Amino acid sequence: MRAQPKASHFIDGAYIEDDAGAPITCIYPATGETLAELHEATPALVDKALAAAKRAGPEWAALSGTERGRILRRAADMMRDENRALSEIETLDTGKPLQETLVADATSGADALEYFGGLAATIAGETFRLPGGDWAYTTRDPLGVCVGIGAWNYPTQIACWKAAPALACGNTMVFKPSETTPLSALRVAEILKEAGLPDGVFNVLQGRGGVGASLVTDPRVAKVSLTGSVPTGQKVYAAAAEGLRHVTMELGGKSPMIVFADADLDRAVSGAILGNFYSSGQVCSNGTRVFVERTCRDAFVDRLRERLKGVVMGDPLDEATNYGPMVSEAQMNIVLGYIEKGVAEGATLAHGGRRANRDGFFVEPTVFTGVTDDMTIAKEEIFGPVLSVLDFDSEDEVIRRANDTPFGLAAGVFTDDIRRAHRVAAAFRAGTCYINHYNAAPVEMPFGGSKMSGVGRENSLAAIEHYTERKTVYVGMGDVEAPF
Ligand SMILES: NC(=O)c1ccc[n+]([C@@H]2O[C@H](COP(=O)([O-])OP(=O)(O)OC[C@H]3O[C@@H](n4cnc5c(N)ncnc54)[C@H](O)[C@@H]3O)[C@@H](O)[C@H]2O)c1
Ligand SMILES: C[N+](C)(C)CCCC=O
Repeated sequence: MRAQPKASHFIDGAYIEDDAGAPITCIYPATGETLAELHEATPALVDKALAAAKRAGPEWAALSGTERGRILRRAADMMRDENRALSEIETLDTGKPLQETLVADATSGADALEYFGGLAATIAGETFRLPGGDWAYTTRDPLGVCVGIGAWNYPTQIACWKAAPALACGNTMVFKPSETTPLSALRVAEILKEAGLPDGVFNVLQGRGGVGASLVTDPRVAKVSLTGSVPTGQKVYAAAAEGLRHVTMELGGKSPMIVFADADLDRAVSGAILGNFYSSGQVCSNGTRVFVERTCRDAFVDRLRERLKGVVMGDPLDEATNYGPMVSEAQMNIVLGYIEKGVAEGATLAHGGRRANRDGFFVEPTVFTGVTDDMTIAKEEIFGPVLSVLDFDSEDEVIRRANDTPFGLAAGVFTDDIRRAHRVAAAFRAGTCYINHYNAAPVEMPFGGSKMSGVGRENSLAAIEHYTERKTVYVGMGDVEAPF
């Protein structure tokens, strides 16, 4: 199986290679086969990409929002037309089942391009009447060259969630995908060019953390948007602060999902499946601490185990498969290490718990019961298919325990009591909360984290705040009175 792109990087409207860069081998996680051989960007290519983005900026920003938006919306249509091919690349790159990538990756990227393409023409300032006939107005100006850095779980979505608002606002971007999943961002760049994007406005560079770090501190860069882990976020935020660069940080989580006994249990089980086993658990916002009211815990676990009989583990390119491998051998070993710790610390393995007996990096969907707040599996982000069931007895108790984490990405509550639902949502300290649902992320709503899970928001009108800055102009209409 091969998925070799034309070259490793896409700079100034063209593919480009530099064999001097350290090799990056792209592996199909379902079999361990090599899909493609790429190279990290050399310092010369980093400079070339930033120079292209800097040069292209003024002309791109000078277009009207309508003109910029038209290109983004055309790219959205092209992505939808090409959804199957894009989904196949995503499946090869990540191992996620085609059944998922057909509906959640390029389509989500297209939604962002369409939404921000539509919004581009509406980005405007305000006017203020002031005493004596004076007045003031604001403009919303682009920031300049933005750097996007991606994680490996949603490569196409991440590229588009960053590029679409940045470009709609008149910025340019250098995007560095994760070194684990380098393929799809290149096709996104090509599509944008085919849709009419001027050369240099969106560039893709491959590389590991070192390439990312060299982008973050370059004086030409005005903003950095990272999707990644908390430790990387801390480093990138600190490096960006040195130049007082704007940041968006979409980081990790250890989110709670609370199931009250009055909830529709089948719906709650569906939520727990979506919030733990979709993308084989490799989702930032997953509700991995499932707090279940003690009186319905056994019924919940029984139904969950019954539903897990519906897992179809297999070739991710087969549309019947609904459960794929971990993205890499390294990630599989991290997840297996956490499962071992869960057992060693006294949690009860209620389902799964092993590497699957097949090629590739598959880990069985795993459910622990009897998990307590102090166990490692209840405290640390695992980023794999490991669901922990924790018992609780009262609303006050569970809210306190749900919030007792340094993370604050997402949180969910399942209950049929409408007042309780909103009371609990109000009490959550998390950026994205769900009532009787989990992990939906339509482009219309802000998505992002509180506390250690992030800074800023992606999607929605909120993203415009993060890719523009206001300029205020005071207009004097009368005499200027001075003290002497
Ligand atoms: N909040 C969100 O929206 C969201 C979405 C997806 C993933 N994530 C998080 O991402 C993590 C998994 O992804 P990962 O393993 O790729 O994360 P990671 O932090 O290892 O890497 C993320 C990206 O940062 C780059 N990088 C690493 N060190 C860097 C440095 N010093 N300077 C600049 N760039 C650097 C990497 O090359 C990669 O492209 C999880 O913690 C997950 O929760 C968050
Ligand atoms: C759209 N999801 C499924 C919430 C994923 C957002 C990105 C997190 O990993």
